[in-house]
Amino acid sequence: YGYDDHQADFPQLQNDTFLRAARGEETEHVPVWCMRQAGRYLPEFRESRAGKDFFETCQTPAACCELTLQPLRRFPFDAAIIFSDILVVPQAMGMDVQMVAGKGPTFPEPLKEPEDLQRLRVKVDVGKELGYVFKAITLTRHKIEGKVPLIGFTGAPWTLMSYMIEGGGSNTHSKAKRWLYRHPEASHMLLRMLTDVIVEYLLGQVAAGAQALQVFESHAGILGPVEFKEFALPYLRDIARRVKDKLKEAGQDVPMVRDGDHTLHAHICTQSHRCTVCVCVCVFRERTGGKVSLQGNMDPCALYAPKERISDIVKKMLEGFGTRAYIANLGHGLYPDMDPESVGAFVEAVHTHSRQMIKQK
Ligand SMILES: Cc1c2[nH]c(c1CCC(=O)O)Cc1[nH]c(c(CCC(=O)O)c1C)Cc1[nH]c(c(CCC(=O)O)c1C)Cc1[nH]c(c(CCC(=O)O)c1C)C2
Repeated sequence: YGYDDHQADFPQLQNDTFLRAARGEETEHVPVWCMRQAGRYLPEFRESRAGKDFFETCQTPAACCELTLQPLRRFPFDAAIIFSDILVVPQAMGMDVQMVAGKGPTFPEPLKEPEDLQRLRVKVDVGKELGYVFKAITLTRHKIEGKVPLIGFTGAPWTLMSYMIEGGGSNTHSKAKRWLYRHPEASHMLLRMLTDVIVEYLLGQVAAGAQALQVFESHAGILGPVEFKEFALPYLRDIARRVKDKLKEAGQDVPMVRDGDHTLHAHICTQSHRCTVCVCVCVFRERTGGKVSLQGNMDPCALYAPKERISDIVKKMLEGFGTRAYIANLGHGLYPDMDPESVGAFVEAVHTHSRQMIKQK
């Protein structure tokens, strides 16, 4: 991808608690970050984004870098996630996606019938179509000055497929699910196309400087276990295997975080018997040796509670997950009406309680 030459001169990583927890190693405190930590709950975010088109912002590396760094200036998060969106992948495949204020992402011409697959690029030049994300990652990795690792991410095939067919957010996802029941072969074809692009995209992000990867399967929960096993899980596994194999060849060890809701968790639990901690929303990381690290999953609405109550809730969560091989996070993204001070209280509670628990071991 032509970004490898940057790797050598990235600043030295100072806080590797997130990476060590992801590998299942001991840490001094439980690392913590928040989904949507760059977001509208921060006045500086609203100011930077004001009057600018969402995807144009995504395509501007300096803006992505600034938005990624903003939450780190306020809170001692243990990881950063690059500012972007999962829907840049359907764009790279040739679809038009717009961010409509008050409505969310919108596809003016969603996929309706299998013939519509012909509208997608047959061979996606990932470096050309998504090079702006790689540039944003490289720039941010420099500007973060080694404070914390930088997470790259993608949407998972099923979640992206459902957006491409629904044309935006949906309550029933009936259009996308209609494809699964009515056009299973075309569905698998689309899922394979997405998988191929996603593998290249994730590898490109690592080459550009991403130190961990997260695959968002946000719509796992709308599939029943049988559909999940046919249309989601095989592609998640294929992505993990292909990305890991390639990285191994290059001698790189990059944690991959697999996300989904409690249903995904339940699916995986019954599948693999590798999950020893039973939690609701969590992120599941496959690793050799049959061990996993977990990430999650405080209810973001708990941040509406007073500070002392947040601290109690965090303490109970830490007691449930344990302090090893665990990354504290929320079960969903932060909402725009949340008080930044409560986010600070959450981060502090994770650090303080976990330090104490680890010392007492
Ligand atoms: C800040 C933001 C993002 N996307 C959207 C916004 C809000 C719009 C704005 O602030 O202008 C619209 C935006 N983008 C999307 C939605 C959901 C639409 C819907 O289904 O109704 C919205 C409102 C689609 C999307 N986008 C994402 C997911 C997966 C995670 C999840 O389940 O929430 C999904 C499903 C991932 C995402 N999206 C984003 C990030 C990076 C920032 C960070 O986390 O700090 C990430 C990781 C950035």
